Amino acid sequence: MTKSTLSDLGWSDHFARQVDPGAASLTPARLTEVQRDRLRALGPDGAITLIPTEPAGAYAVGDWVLCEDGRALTRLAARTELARRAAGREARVQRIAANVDTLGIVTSCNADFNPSRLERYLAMALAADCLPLVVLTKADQSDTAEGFRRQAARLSPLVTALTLDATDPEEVARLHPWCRDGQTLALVGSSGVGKTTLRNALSGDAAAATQGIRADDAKGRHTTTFRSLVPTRAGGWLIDTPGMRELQLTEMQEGIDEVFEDISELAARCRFSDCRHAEEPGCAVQGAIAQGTLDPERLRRWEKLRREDLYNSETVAEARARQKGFARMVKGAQSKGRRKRDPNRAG
Ligand SMILES: Nc1nc2c(ncn2[C@@H]2O[C@H](COP(=O)(O)OP(=O)(O)OP(=O)(O)O)[C@@H](O)[C@H]2O)c(=O)[nH]1
Ligand SMILES: [Zn+2]
Repeated sequence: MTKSTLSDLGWSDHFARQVDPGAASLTPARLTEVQRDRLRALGPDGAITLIPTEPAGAYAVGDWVLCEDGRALTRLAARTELARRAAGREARVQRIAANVDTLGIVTSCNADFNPSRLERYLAMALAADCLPLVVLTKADQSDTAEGFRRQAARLSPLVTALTLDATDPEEVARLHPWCRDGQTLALVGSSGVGKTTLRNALSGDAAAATQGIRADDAKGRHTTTFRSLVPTRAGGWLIDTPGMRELQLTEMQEGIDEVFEDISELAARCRFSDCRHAEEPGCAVQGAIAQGTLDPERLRRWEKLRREDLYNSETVAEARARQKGFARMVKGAQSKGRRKRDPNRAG
């Protein structure tokens, strides 16, 4: 694959609107790989290497940039954005992937199936503005695949769930509608559920033609690159990065509220606005449990997810405040230093 139109690459009005007339001569390109000192991208003329003009952390695989003379001059605002709380004590939000249309949540028709984990991924998909798709693999090894599918579909009206045998390419082709015509799909899920098997079936020869290609780096050396944005047979894209595989919740209150819309609606009808849905009189949530219309396990999972999100969001907010304070301190020290060196200024 050498040439693609911009729309093959996923370009849309959302991005076109961000290009001001003065920048019309800049070439759009979509990032396939983000490294510390360089970016790999696909543009209308094929694979290119770009020099970043922002710190590497500002970019994510799937982003669109406008480039000129081998430099990524402008990064366009993403339509959807998957992020996570970065590892380490300094909690930071790290962008994992941008412009993912559908988040494929992969689990298997066996002990891996876990409603609580699915809800977590659903909240993540909705917070990122991605369409959630639950892919239940190993249907060929289960007598109750349809039961698992129904359980998954019941988690939220926004979910599409389907079962398949990931080792059968014909069955995997049922995922093509989510990764054709410039559409981008990303896969998340535990180890061993079949993500690599799906990736291989979805990408097939299309990927073999562009993966591990030799590209010239900035110094003219040949390097072999492995793309994180992989073309699919169906004419779309698959994002597969190591980061995708370790996603954690952060600041996704909105996504949680959407997945647990039933509980949010009940909570709005509790007598007390600060109801903790425990033993308060007039609690609509406990009322629904008593009537058998709400599964108490679901309430438990909602509470756990909210606590976890609150904890993650707080540490991220604290770290941001610390960073700001530190930046002010450094600035203060610098201007003091300047005043000392400048004899014409009172200090
Ligand atoms: N029978 C059957 N086997 C499957 C299916 N999906 C995956 N497998 C097998 O399960 C094993 C693990 O699949 P992988 O594709 O490596 O799983 P993964 O999610 O990529 O795992 P990690 O690379 O550890 O994240 C392989 O031996 C697959 O052949 C399925 O639908 N049916
Ligand atoms: Zn209540």
